[in-house]
Amino acid sequence: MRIDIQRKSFGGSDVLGRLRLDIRRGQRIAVLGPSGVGKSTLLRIIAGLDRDFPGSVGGDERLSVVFQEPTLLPWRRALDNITIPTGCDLALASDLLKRVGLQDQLDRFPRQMSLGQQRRLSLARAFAARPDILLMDEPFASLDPDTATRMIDLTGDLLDHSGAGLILVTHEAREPVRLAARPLLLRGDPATLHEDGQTI
Ligand SMILES: Nc1ncnc2c1ncn2[C@@H]1O[C@H](COP(=O)(O)OP(=O)(O)OP(=O)(O)O)[C@@H](O)[C@H]1O
Repeated sequence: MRIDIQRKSFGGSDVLGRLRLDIRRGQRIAVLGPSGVGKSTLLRIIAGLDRDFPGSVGGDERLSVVFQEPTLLPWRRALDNITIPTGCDLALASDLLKRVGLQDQLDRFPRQMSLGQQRRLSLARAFAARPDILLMDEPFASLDPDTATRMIDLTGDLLDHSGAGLILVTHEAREPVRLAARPLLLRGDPATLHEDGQTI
């Protein structure tokens, strides 16, 4: 997909400047930057959730988004949380639940699961949509360090297995290293993308 943003402003002030980025299935990118620089704004634009900007986001890749807070259906059990929103078949849903270690939790409601389990369920659901590119907004924040590391490695395994690409938004430099993602720095006011100290 091709992302070409001329700028993005809120109330007349520019948060993002000119940003151009190409990403294909199988490629992994991490957007790093301090709080408030515009990382979530950029990801929402890439996800098609914000179209109020001059420029374009195009391509026929299938996208799937994982937010920091699990956005699960509270009145549906774990298995249904995978099959209903994505329309995937039971075989794929069961396989993914096994891969994320929730094979014993198929009948649980989200409120009966820990935060880490809910995050893994959200991850399984994201892959059940068979994305070409997975978009993740700080998905490992506010987990204890061991759980975060397990979740990062699980994400890497699922990306390897599915062949999906990744755009990860984070402020943790270790995450792109562990996920073998190309690190891009979002900085400046308005913010632009930088790689190895150069604007891209
Ligand atoms: N809907 C909105 N209306 C007005 N301003 C907004 C809106 N959404 C974001 N902003 C502003 O745009 C800037 C970038 O916000 P954004 O959430 O994209 O930053 P971020 O890099 O993701 O931060 P964090 O790491 O803290 O999540 C901030 O100054 C924020 O206040």
